[in-house]
Amino acid sequence: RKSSNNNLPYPPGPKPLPIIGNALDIPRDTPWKAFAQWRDRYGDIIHLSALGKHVVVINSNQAAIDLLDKRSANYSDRPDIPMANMTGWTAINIGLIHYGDTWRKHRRLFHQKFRQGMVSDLQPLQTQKARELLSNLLHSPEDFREHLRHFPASVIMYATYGYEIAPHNDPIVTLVDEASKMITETILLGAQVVNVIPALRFLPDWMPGTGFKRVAKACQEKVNNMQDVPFETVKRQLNAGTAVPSWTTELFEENAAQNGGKPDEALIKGVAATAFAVAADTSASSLASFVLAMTLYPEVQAKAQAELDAVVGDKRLPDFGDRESMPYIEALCHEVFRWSPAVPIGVPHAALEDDVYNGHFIPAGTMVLANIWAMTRDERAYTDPSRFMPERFLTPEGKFSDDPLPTFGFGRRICVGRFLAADTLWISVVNMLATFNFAKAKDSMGQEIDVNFGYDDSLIRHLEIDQVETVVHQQLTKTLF
Ligand code: HEM
Repeated sequence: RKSSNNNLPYPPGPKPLPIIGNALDIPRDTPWKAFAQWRDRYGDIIHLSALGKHVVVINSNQAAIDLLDKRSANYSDRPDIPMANMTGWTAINIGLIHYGDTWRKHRRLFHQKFRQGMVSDLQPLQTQKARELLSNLLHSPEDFREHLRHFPASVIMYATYGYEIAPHNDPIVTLVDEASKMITETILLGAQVVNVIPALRFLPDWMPGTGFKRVAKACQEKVNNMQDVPFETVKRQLNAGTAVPSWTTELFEENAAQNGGKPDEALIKGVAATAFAVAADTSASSLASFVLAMTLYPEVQAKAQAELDAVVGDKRLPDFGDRESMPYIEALCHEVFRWSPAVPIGVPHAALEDDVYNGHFIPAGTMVLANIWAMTRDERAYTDPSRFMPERFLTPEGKFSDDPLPTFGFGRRICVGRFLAADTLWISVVNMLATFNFAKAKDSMGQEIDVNFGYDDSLIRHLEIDQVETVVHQQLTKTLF
């Protein structure tokens, strides 16, 4: 358990076997829960190793702040993830690009578009799309899961490409969904054996156990299409003079001006495709968690609706201008992000240099996983953490207290879309609460049926919920649509 370089121990963790280390200990299913359980045994920082690779799991917010925020110059790299490299996703996705100039170039573009002062430009679009969400819920409440996915997808697709997605089975959304699903299911450490033993990628394709190569190839095709199809459409429209102004057209113009009339198409394509892939799924996950919370905690829903009734009344729908006056709903949205983080194990960081933390050695190159799920469920930080309780983010005077959450990650790699994500959740939540009740479905005898729900195991987790009823809460909806 001692490192060879300086005789300091690695952080505690399960005992490694010779050569393969902890390769067999790395959990495949819900790793965030398994790692959280290990906390009782090994503490807030856990060390694993596999074939010379080091992995550190951080299970507490304080340790994540100490390392990933305060020492972010050292912990802002990303590790090589063999499946992500093999699918071509690393080359274009800012979230996986190594720390350095290329990452800075991508990050600058995202920051310019989605920083706090800029996202308000997208609020009229979000408001319009939130109203469409209400209309969809009204017309086919039984399809609420699909509508909740459609809403953030429609915002980001229009903002990025000026593209109006079809109400059902949109071909581009289907393409991106398929690609994202494949990617997020394969890049977690334990998801494919090659992620733990990278040398396996050099085995010939005919050898048993190399099925991951077929998965990577299929995924690569989808990654390419997902970049090319919407981008080529905008390019054609630009040439024909029919393009709707969008982030892609802005990037084209700006980048062409900077590069003597020749825009860096690979950069623009990658940035635009990444925006859709990371923004739509994460926000849809939070929206589904909101519906689950309202169904399980009707008293919270009633309180939020009372606040809306007092501030907005029942003659109009809420908009961003009402936000400051509704601290309970602000706290409720914050609680959704805490109660059910969409990216429970974050995106892995990597150490650039050797480091020592609390007497433990963390070698250069270590993959560092921030167990966001464990942090949001940490009893030392939150009383009764599995309970959905917006009040935890209100001061005794009833003001919203904006306590930073681990949900959006840490340091220089913190989620660059967090302000957009917060606006997306807020505008849809207020509009839905103003017009609908979410409740447990009832059986033929009028008895409530228990909600059936479960999250999957992927990097961005998806919620499946059943036995939820979407009931019109105010006549308002009927007059509006
Ligand atoms: C509920 C919504 C969202 C959640 C929970 C979420 C969470 C996260 C997390 C945990 C990370 C990794 C941070 C780290 O490495 O420490 C991340 C990165 C990122 N997020 Fe989000 N995100 C959300 C929405 C969005 C949206 C709407 C965008 C739109 C632009 C976005 C863009 C990104 C990008 C580009 C990165 C990579 C940053 C980098 O590596 O420099 N996210 N997000």
